[in-house]
Amino acid sequence: MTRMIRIFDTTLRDGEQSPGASMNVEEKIMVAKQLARLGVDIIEAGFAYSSPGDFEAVHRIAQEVEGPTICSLARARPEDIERAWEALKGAPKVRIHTFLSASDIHLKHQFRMTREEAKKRAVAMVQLARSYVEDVEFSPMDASRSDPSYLYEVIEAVIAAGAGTINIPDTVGYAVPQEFGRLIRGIREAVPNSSRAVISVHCHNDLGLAVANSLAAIVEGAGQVECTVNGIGERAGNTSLEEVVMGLRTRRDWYQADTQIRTEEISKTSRLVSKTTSMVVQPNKAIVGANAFAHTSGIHQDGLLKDKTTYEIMRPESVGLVESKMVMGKLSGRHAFRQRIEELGYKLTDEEVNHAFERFKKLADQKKEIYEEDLEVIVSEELAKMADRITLKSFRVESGTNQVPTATVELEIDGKAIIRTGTGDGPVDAVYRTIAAITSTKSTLLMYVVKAITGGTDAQGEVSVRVQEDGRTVSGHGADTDIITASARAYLSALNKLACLTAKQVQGEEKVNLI
Ligand SMILES: CC(=O)SCCNC(=O)CCNC(=O)[C@H](O)C(C)(C)COP(=O)(O)OP(=O)(O)OC[C@H]1O[C@@H](n2cnc3c(N)ncnc32)[C@H](O)[C@@H]1OP(=O)(O)O
Ligand SMILES: CC(C)C(=O)C(=O)O
Repeated sequence: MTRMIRIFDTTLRDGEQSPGASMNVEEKIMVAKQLARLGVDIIEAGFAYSSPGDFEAVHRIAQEVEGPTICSLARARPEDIERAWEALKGAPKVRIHTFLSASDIHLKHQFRMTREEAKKRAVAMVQLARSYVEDVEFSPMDASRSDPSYLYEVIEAVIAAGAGTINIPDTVGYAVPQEFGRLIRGIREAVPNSSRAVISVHCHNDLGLAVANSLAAIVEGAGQVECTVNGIGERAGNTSLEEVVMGLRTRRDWYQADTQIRTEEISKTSRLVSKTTSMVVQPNKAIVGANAFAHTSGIHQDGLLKDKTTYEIMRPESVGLVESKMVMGKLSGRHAFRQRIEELGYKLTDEEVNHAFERFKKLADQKKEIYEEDLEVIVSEELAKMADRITLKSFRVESGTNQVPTATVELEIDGKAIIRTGTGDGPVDAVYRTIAAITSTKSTLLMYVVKAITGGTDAQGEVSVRVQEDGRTVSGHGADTDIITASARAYLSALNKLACLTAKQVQGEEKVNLI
C-alpha cells in the first residue's frame, strides 16, 4: 500500500535563512500562493515573533492562502508562542511549531539549561501552544547529535503534552542515511506513545545528504518531510522539495510512498522562488536545473529519439517542462541533427543533411553551444548553396596597422576554380573588391550590416548585404564565427541571387562576367 507523506514547506522560514534570500511580505504571499497550487500540506510562513514583517507575512498568508495548513515557528518561550497565535488566529487551518534543543552541546553551551529543565520547558510550551491551537509541532533541535535515550524521553513527554507532530531535525547536517533511518526506527520502537504523533524530519545539507537522509527516514516510518523549494536554507540549505517529491514519485515501487504534490507545478515554483530570493539554481541541480532534462551526446540523443525511456527516468512534462532539451553541440549525432532541423521546418535530402551536418560539426568545434539561429543559418545557406553557381573555396586576408589590406580569394564558378589577389580599404573591402574583380560584377553594394547572432566572443556574426545591378536589388546573408567569412558568404549569396551569371566559358583563371 502507498503511504502518503506530508510535505511541510519551509521555504518562507528556513529558506529565507539563506544569506541574501529575504523576501518582503508581498513576495512571501506570492510564493505562498504558488506553494498552495503546488499542493504542499503545510506552509511554514515565517517566525512571527522575529520581526513585524514576518508577523505580517504569517498573518496575511494565514488569512489569504487557501488549502495548506499555515504554520509559524516559535521558540520555547511564552512570548513567541503568543505572537505566533496572534498572527495565526482566525485562519481555518493553523499550526504552531515550537522547538528547543535536545543535544547536550546546545543545552550546555547555548541554552545553559539542564536536560530536566529543557524537557520541562518543552512540555510547558507545547501545552501553552495547545491552549491556542489543536495542531502543535515540536522539534527537539539538534536531535541527530542528541543522546537517544534523552531524546526518547523528551518526545514521549511532548506527545503526552499534546504535540501531534514530532519533527526530528538534523540541524547541522551531521547525520548519514543509515544512521538517521535507524534514529527514526528507534523513536518508533522506543517511545511508547510515538504512534499518536506524526514523525517528521528536517534535514540540512551540510554533507549533501539532506535528501538521502529524508528518504531513509521515510523508509523507517517518517510521515512528514520538511523541505524547501530549490533546497535553499540556512548554510548549505535544506532537503530539496522537488528532489524528495520526485524521488518518491519516480521510485514509488521502492518506497511504497508518495505525496500529494502536483508535480507539474514544480518548475514554475522553482523559477518563482529563484527569482524572488535572487538565488540562482545551479544548472546541474536535479529536477529543476537548466540541464536536468538536457541531453548533449549523440548516443543519448539517438536513444531518446528511438524511445524516451532509454535515457530518461522522468518525463520533463511531469515537472512542468514542455519537453526534454537536445543540446546541439560537438557531441551530437546525425539523428539528433536531422530531427532538430526538421523541427525547424526544413525537409532535407540525405545528401543535404550530410552537407549541413559537416558544416554543423565544424561550427560546433568552434562554439560551445549551437543555437537554433545557428542551425537555421547553416541549413538555409546549405540549401541555397546547392543551387549556387559561385561558391567560396577559400580566402586569405592580410591586414594590420602598417599594411594595405590584401585578400587572396579562390572562387569556384560553374565548377572552375579562379584565384585572384586584390586590395581594399579594410579586410572586408579587400575581399569584396577581389570577388567583384573575379566575377566582373557591375553591381553596387547598397548596404552592409554585421551583427552578432548569439552572445559571447565566439558568437556567429551575421552579415546582411543589399546589392543592386541593372535596377534590380537583391539581399544576401552569411554567417560564421569569422565575420570576414560571413561577409564573403553574404556577398556571394547576393551575387548568386542576381542569378545572371552566364555560363560563359570560364577558362582556367579567366574572368567571367556577371551580366
Ligand atoms: C535551527 C533554526 O533554524 S532555529 C530558527 C532560527 N531563525 C532565526 O533565528 C531567525 C529569527 N531570529 C530572530 O529574529 C532573533 O534571533 C530573535 C528575535 C528570535 C531573538 O533575538 P534576540 O532576542 O536579539 O536574541 P538572539 O537572537 O541574539 O539570541 C537568541 C536567544 O534566544 C534563545 N533561544 C534560541 N532558541 C531558543 C528556543 N528554541 N527556545 C527558547 N529560547 C531560545 C537563545 O538562548 C538566546 O537567548 P539569551 O538571549 O537568553 O541568551
Ligand atoms: C527549528 C528547527 C526545526 C530547525 O530549523 C533546525 O533544527 O534546523
